[in-house]
Amino acid sequence: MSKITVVGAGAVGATTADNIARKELASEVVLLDIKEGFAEGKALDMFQTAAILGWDTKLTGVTNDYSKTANSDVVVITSGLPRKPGMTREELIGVNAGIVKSVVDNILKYSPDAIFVIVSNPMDTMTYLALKASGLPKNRIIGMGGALDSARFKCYLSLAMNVSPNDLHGSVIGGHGDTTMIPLTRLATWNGTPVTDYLDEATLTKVAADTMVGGATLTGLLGTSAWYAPGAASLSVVESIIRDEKRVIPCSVLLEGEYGQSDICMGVPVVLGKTGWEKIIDYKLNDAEQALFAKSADAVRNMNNVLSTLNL
Ligand SMILES: NC(=O)C1=CN([C@@H]2O[C@H](COP(=O)(O)OP(=O)(O)OC[C@H]3O[C@@H](n4cnc5c(N)ncnc54)[C@H](O)[C@@H]3O)[C@@H](O)[C@H]2O)C=CC1
Ligand SMILES: O=C([O-])CC(=O)C(=O)O
Repeated sequence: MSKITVVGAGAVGATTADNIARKELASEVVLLDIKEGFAEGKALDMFQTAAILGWDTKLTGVTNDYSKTANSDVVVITSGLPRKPGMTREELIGVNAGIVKSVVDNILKYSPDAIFVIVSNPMDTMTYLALKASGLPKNRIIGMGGALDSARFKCYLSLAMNVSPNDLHGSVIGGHGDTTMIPLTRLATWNGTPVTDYLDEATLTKVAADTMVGGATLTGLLGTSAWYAPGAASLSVVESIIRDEKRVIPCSVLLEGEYGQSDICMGVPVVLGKTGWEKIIDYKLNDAEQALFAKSADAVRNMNNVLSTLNL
């Protein structure tokens, strides 16, 4: 059985760890936070649901003690500031880059073979930073954003069509930003039939627009960013890796010519299995979609360029 570490015991990290523990994905889950006693408290509270909900996963909370994370198979990084209403994810780079870099360095000391799932924002740039800082093979660095954005896309499609989200397929690729996401409405299907058969152009445009600002909408409602869907989306990525499910999930990974881009991490559909991301699927974008992808890449690259101005 496997060991999974979740760094950051805040809203997203705790929800992710809780989901992983309940599903008994690993024999051991470690939750780590820098705030004294916080991860210990969250882990104990969660473990007290075990006898009620019927799960049995060894769950440990630790304050910044990386020795307890040793030999993790998968590490999920959620540490860092969330945005407040009115902010963009990109504004978090100054604080979060330093946090993500130090966490990656610390994890590698004890888990040199781990696969990393990066959640902290701005996620595409934090994924790129984790890749560069770790020097790990590209397949072991995976940014989580597309799993969440695609779930939101299906949520808004299901509301517009009044159908079950479980009968919908749809992907959001590109950057994980309010203006950089690309919901692929042309390729979305309901039980194998195109959603474009059921929704008019104006409704599809609104579904796509709502999806793109899905995180901002929740931040406005909650006063901080979301956690239930982010925690579930993180679980889905970890589950496909740990169980070698080979699911196709849009994730932020290093592109080396795929989708016309290089030296950048961005959301594309990948096959996830026990070695990390195993393959990029080519959705054969049309010219308009390809142009959106190139524009999205420009914005992500601008953010990546900020990294060199920071004292990391
Ligand atoms: N990629 C995605 O789809 C999503 C990304 N996010 C991002 O995830 C991050 C976390 O969000 P929340 O959990 O809501 O925030 P939160 O504030 O509830 O939790 C963050 C936790 O990180 C901890 N932390 C800070 N520095 C640390 C360090 N050096 N080592 C270990 N722990 C440290 C804090 O003590 C805090 O408990 C944010 O950057 C947010 O923008 C949130 C939702 C979705
Ligand atoms: O909106 C945010 O800042 C958090 C996030 O990435 C999301 O929920 O999509």
